Amino acid sequence: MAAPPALEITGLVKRYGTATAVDGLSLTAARGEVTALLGPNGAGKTSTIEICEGFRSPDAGTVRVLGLDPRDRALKARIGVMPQTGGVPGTARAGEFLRLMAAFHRDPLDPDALMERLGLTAHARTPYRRMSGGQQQRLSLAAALVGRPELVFLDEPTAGLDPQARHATWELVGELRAAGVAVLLTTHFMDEAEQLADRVVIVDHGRVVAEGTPAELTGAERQLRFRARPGLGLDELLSALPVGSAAKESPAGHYLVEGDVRPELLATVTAWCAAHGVLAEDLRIERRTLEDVFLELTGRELRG
Ligand SMILES: Nc1ncnc2c1ncn2[C@@H]1O[C@H](COP(=O)(O)OP(=O)(O)OP(=O)(O)O)[C@@H](O)[C@H]1O
Repeated sequence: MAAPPALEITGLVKRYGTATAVDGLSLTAARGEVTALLGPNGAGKTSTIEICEGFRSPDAGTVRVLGLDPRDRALKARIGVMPQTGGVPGTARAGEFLRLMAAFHRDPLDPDALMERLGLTAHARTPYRRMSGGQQQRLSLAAALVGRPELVFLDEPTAGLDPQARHATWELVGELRAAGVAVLLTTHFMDEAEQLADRVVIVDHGRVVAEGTPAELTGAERQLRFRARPGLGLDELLSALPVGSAAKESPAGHYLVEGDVRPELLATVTAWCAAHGVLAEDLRIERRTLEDVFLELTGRELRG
């Protein structure tokens, strides 16, 4: 029989009092893939992850982690958890803590090598509460990985990290994936999702509003952008563009033309600019980004 998916969530509901944080969410995460959960603040990502980790109970729906109930004790040794904050006692020294975590597992990674990879060697004797936010985060990532888990949950693993630590984290996640580990991560960084994720799941108001590979979500569509003086009337331009095109100014002085971006459309725009004495600065044709898709679907910036 084929191994069950790393994670299978069906119709998950979580309420806090009268507020519904997760509202019928379904998703599947495959082994050997990185799945990124994207969503505005309060979309229900952490609640979902904490249910999968067995820390919270759902009000409805089913969750299967490596084919088991999230509260099954057999999972402890098979999953890795990096919470958004905490998870390490304040007085624990980094090196000792990681060695202790390693001792719980049958075939752990070498704790010293892992600390070296994450730039923690110099802080091995520092108690957790005296470490900087970024160091604490890296220790909590190391603790999630030291047992060679089959599935890891990373809740905003690179929030607040400097670029070097971010890249070290990305590299580690890439290696986990190559080793067949399933990774479920939440992030507020689009570049992180685009770089790391095989599949992106966009969540809003506790539901999945879109999912697919980054390429599927952004599609083949192109758009044309330029900067010019604010307040140009766009009606005349719109009437010259092919049916189905759109043109808007947002924010002031930044213009966006969407539609079937062909050479003819570019010629129409530049001809209109010439006729109106407009020098289109930074004129460029680009593909939609995940950020654009996210904004369209949720009406909000990712880093709200
Ligand atoms: N223990 C709790 N008691 C009451 N309400 C809660 C609790 N935990 C979360 N919530 C609420 O549930 C909703 C979803 O929160 P959750 O933390 O799951 O969202 P999130 O997508 O992870 O957000 P963020 O990106 O800000 O971390 C929010 O409105 C939050 O205020």
